[in-house]
Amino acid sequence: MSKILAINAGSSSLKWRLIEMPTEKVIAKVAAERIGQAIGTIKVVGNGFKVVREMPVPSHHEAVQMLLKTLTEQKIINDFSEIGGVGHRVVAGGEIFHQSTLIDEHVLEQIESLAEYAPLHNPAEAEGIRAFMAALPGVPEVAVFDTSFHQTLSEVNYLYSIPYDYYQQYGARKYGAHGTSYRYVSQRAAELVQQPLQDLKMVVAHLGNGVSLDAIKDGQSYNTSMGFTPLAGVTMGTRAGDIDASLVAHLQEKLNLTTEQMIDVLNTKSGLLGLSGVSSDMRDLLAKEATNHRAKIAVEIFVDRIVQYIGAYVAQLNGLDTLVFTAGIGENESEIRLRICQSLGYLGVEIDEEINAKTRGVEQLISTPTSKVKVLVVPTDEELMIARDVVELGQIESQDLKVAHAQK
Ligand SMILES: Nc1ncnc2c1ncn2[C@@H]1O[C@H](COP(=O)(O)OP(=O)(O)O)[C@@H](O)[C@H]1O
Ligand SMILES: CC(=O)OP(=O)(O)O
Ligand SMILES: [Mg+2]
Repeated sequence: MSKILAINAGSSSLKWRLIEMPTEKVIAKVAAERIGQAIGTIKVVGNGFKVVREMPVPSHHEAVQMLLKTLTEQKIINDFSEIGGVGHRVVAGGEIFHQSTLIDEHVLEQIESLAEYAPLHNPAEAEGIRAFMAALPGVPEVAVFDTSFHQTLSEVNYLYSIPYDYYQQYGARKYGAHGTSYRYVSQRAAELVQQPLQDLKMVVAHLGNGVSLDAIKDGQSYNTSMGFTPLAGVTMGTRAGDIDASLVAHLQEKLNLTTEQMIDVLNTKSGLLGLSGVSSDMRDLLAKEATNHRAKIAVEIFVDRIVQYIGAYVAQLNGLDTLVFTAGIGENESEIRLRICQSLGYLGVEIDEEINAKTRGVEQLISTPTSKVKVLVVPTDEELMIARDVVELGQIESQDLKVAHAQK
């Protein structure tokens, strides 16, 4: 039996779980949410206790330090030696990493070198890895990449229509993100509808602070809405999603910004926040949309872009059997699910409004028995997938070591 720490640094949150393996029993879980906003939330849930505190969490760095303190302060563990392995979500693996990987200094440097492939994620994740390597020397650390699940995209779906050389020379292609979430959610959804995943035409809508959609065919990722970085695709909390590249150059000149500053505007000041001027958080926008026009239009655009992508993916999949909602908004905001599904009536999507309205953070079929498409809510569990990969790689490593010792 081993205790594995699984760490998931999202753009607005840091979530971790201490999981006993192989039983997969959750010993404790912590979420630091609304990182970088005026007031954040820290939730710690363990065996017999729950602590919720409202306080500013200025950055991921502070969140990691709080995490390390919480482990011993709350007596979740007596000391760090109890931890058998640590798994870290890393958003971008580029063309370097195709699967989960044991981390050493070289691997960590490669993760850092991919900062431009996920500017809101990789630098914070690399910093978290460094902090853990220092606090827990000798404990295996594993990187689990969001991009791994999208290795199955064909050239048709991952190439941009730019000179082909740029792909070969500079890795200019679509990599996608949220892959660990899609891996878990697609498997779980197939189990819930009791059909082999291989046979399903599925779209998963991962609606968090970062938002993306994935078309799943033959049990694999077929197409996905994020691109070279997690900036592409639909409207997100603070990210613009798809935009005409010429407008970016035009605005950069008008605003007299460097390229880096311009990309930062598109990553951190756009999306729901930029449109509404109110908040990046869907909870705040839904509370204000009745009285604030910009909040209302932001929510409408959010729903519209998702509906457009679902339509495109249904065309590419040549049909749709299963639609799944996951992540912060997908799991908790029934109103957004309802509005999206109401625009999909042409596909024969029908949801049970009463069941939908009651569903929050739990697995649930929300379509009616006569709906042509099964619509589900499946809370994502990136941390469980991370813990499983840590165990798998840990075993590979110990087997390798045994072989190495035997050969000596
Ligand atoms: N009850 C809720 N709890 C958490 N997030 C929620 C809730 N309702 C809506 N949300 C939305 O989900 C977003 C966070 O999603 P999440 O998947 O946790 O984020 P991240 O992208 O940081 O991993 C928030 O910005 C907010 O818009
Ligand atoms: C890739 C990405 O946007 O992740 P998250 O939604 O966790 O911020
Ligand atoms: Mg997330």
